[in-house]
This record gives sequence, C-alpha cells and structure tokens, in this order.
Amino acid sequence: MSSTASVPQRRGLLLIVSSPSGAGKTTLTRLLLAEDKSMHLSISVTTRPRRGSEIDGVHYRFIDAGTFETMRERGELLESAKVHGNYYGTPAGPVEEALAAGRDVLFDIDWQGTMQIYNKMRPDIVSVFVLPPSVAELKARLERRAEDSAEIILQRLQNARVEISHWTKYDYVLVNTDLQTTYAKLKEILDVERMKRQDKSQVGQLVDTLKADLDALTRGR
Ligand SMILES: Nc1nc2c(ncn2[C@@H]2O[C@H](COP(=O)(O)OP(=O)(O)O)[C@@H](O)[C@H]2O)c(=O)[nH]1
Ligand SMILES: Nc1ncnc2c1ncn2[C@@H]1O[C@H](COP(=O)(O)OP(=O)(O)O)[C@@H](O)[C@H]1O
Repeated sequence: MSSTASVPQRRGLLLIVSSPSGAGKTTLTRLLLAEDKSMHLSISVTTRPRRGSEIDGVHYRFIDAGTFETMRERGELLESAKVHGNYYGTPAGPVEEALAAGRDVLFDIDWQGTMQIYNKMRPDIVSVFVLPPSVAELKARLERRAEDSAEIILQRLQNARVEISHWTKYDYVLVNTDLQTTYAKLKEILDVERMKRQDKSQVGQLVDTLKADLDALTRGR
C-alpha cells in the first residue's frame, strides 16, 4: 500500500530589496508584486515630497515631520532612517498582520532599515542588494526616470558612494544590467528561500510511511 503526504507548509519570510537610488529596486519589486499576488508590500511612511507619478497610500504614505515623530515615539515603526535628507519608516502593524496570516512581506528600504530589522527577525529575512552596472548608467536611469531635479539627482549620486559600500551585509547581490535577467534571478532567490523554509514536520511522516511501505514490499525477498 503506498501513501502520499500533503504539500508541506512554511512560515512567512521578509524579502528586503535595497539599492542606491536609480539602480532599479522599485521596478523589480513592482514586477514581483504584479506577478505574485501572495506577496504583501510594506508601504513606508515618508516625509519626502510626493513625486508626480506617486499615489499616497500606494507608493508611500506621505506624512509631515510631526506625524513621523509621533509614530516613532509611540513605537509604531518597525524601523526608521533618514535618507537623502528625508525620514522614512516601516509601520509595524501591517507587517505583523501579514506575517501572522502566513504571507511573505516585501520591503523596499535602505541599509540602515535593513540592519534594524536584522536585529529583530534575522532568521526570517532574505536580503538582496541591487547594484547598477556603471555610474554612467545609474545617472542615465535617474535622468530617464525624470522625477527629480538635477540637484536632487546629484545628491542621490553623492549618497550612492556610501550606500553601495553596504552590499556586504546582504544575502544576495544582483547587478541590474538587463531588467528581465535580473528579475528572473530575483524570482529564483525567492523560490529557493521559500523552499528552504518549508515546514519539514510532514516530511518526517512521509519518510516513515515510505520506509514502512519499502519494508512491506521487500520483506521476505
Ligand atoms: N530605512 C528605510 N528606508 C526606506 C524606507 N522606504 C524607502 N526607503 C529608502 O529610501 C531611499 C529613497 O527612496 P525614494 O525616495 O523612494 O527614492 P528612490 O530610491 O530614488 O526611488 C531608498 O534607498 C529606499 O529604499 C523605509 O521605510 N525605511
Ligand atoms: N535593467 C534596467 N535597464 C534599464 N533601465 C532600467 C533598468 N532597471 C530599471 N530601469 C529604469 O531606471 C529608472 C530607475 O529605476 P527605479 O526602479 O525607479 O530605481 P530605484 O527604485 O532603485 O530608485 C526607471 O526609469 C526604470 O524604468
């Protein structure tokens, strides 16, 4: 008599994608979200002014500095940091709810925020750092995106020097030359890391059943 086991379950993971401004992390994470409906995006709060193409509550929750400070003081932020002169933070509530519901959560945050979340939930984190293929391409992407002034672009390029030095803290590094190739690699990382976290308790039961069936099949032969 043969037996089968149901598909093993696993606990939710936190996928963090970081990069210097313009390397492509937003494009990559949006592709992933469009394809993988089970993934929950952590929507950050920020004091940065909204860009023309951004929607409040979809890309960020745009708040003033006072509201940000109140949220931080009340412990409502899982992590927070000052980046390019503005404050950014991850509201803790939605992340906790999504993880409790067994969903994976995607974060587009910088290295400072990544370090803070590492301290709290390292085993559940998968971190990916995205690098541009060259400085010329990074600058061209920031200019092509056409969302920021020349001054803001220069500031982001100046900050990129420090940001890229933190690549060593990440589990994976992707050089985003061709978008589709990089996206395919990001999905592979997610697949493997999901597999690693599968609940193995049912595997033990399946192996016991297989052993018993093998004994029965081969007994006396
Ligand atoms: N620590 C932290 N960083 C964030 C958060 N949200 C966004 N960031 C980072 O802030 C930086 C600036 O983001 P943004 O203003 O959207 O500019 P972009 O990187 O040019 O698209 C990026 O490195 C983001 O990953 C957050 O909640 N916490
Ligand atoms: N591999 C790529 N090749 C060419 N352009 C890209 C690539 N990845 C992203 N882009 C473009 O570069 C610009 C910056 O990408 P974005 O995702 O906004 O970067 P980030 O979120 O890291 O600041 C966007 O206009 C995007 O369409």
